[in-house]
Amino acid sequence: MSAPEPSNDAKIPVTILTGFLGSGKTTVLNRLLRKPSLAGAAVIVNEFGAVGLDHLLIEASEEQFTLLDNGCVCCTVRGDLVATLKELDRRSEAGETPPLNRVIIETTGLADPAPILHTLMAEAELMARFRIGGIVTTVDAVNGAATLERHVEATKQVAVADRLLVTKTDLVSDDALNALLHRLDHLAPTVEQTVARNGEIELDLLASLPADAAAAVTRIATRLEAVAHHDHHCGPNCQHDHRHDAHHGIQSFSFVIDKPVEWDAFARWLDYVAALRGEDLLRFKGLVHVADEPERPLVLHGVQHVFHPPARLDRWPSADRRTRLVFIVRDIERETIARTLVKFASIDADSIASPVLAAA
Ligand SMILES: Nc1nc2c(ncn2[C@@H]2O[C@H](COP(=O)(O)OP(=O)(O)OP(=O)(O)O)[C@@H](O)[C@H]2O)c(=O)[nH]1
Repeated sequence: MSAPEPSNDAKIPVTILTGFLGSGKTTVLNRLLRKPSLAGAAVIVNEFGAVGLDHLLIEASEEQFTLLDNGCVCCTVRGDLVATLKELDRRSEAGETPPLNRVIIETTGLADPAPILHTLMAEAELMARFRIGGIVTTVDAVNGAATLERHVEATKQVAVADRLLVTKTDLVSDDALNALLHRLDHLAPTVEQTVARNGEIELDLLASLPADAAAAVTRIATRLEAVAHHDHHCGPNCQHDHRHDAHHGIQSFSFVIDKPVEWDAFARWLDYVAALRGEDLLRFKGLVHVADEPERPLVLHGVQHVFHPPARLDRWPSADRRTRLVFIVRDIERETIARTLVKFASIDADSIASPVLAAA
């Protein structure tokens, strides 16, 4: 006779942290990881592109952290996600790591949460050990409304959420915020909304998520049906090995710059890039070796038209001290950006390397 399944309470909750590109997922995750109750949590982060930066900016221990960087978790690396969860459970059961009390999966900003949920729920072996412990979706108050208009992924991420976290409210007027909250009410009328300021959330977000796995499965399945109804490309059971670029012309590319950069020229280049077709420049991230401060790299974030103030790190997050720039764009050529780096940032073309072009 097979062993009885553990009760829901005994299963390990898997929380999915999703939200469109640059909407503040990593910022929220870093704040959550400082909570003592999450000391036993494992974090799985999915990023794509030949040169990712998120894994360097997440404040989790090596033991806590798994990076899936070989594609998007909603399509090409779904198998890797299942294997990772099984391995995390095995290591915890074998006493090789501290007991696992939660898993948080940070998706890419373009991920469709429906196939991720489907993958998890379809794996009986996984569901005997884990339960879906809620879906948290970040919505950026600055770009959220326009993003919901243009990107079906963003709408889906909102539709399946158990909790909407509205971020960057410090950057918008009350009227703009209220208009966005109204829009979200319309899209996801039963979903609670919480405001996060620089990732800081007042309530114990994870504990307040639904805990009843059986109810969660029914609830999510109903919502997925509703979402699939609007989605002409793929339903919740989609098994296509689809690439985001095939659907939306979205691509990711990166630059690695060998020599330290001169800040004045680099800032001029940033101004130029910030003004360049913002709505097609979906995401820009940079880790920059500035000649004046070689020990303390700058972190840069651009999200559509918004370029956030640069943040200086106290030290390099890894031994690699080269400048790395990551772009996620729609219909902007890598060569166009490469030329502007030479022209405005005065960077010698020979010191710009070209990691393999990646599909977003
Ligand atoms: N002013 C302000 N900035 C914020 C807030 N939340 C996040 N940011 C900034 O927004 C930028 C993007 O935040 P991330 O947390 O990296 O966003 P993300 O969703 O993880 O980005 P991707 O993984 O690329 O999709 C960073 O510069 C953050 O500092 C907020 O509440 N207020």
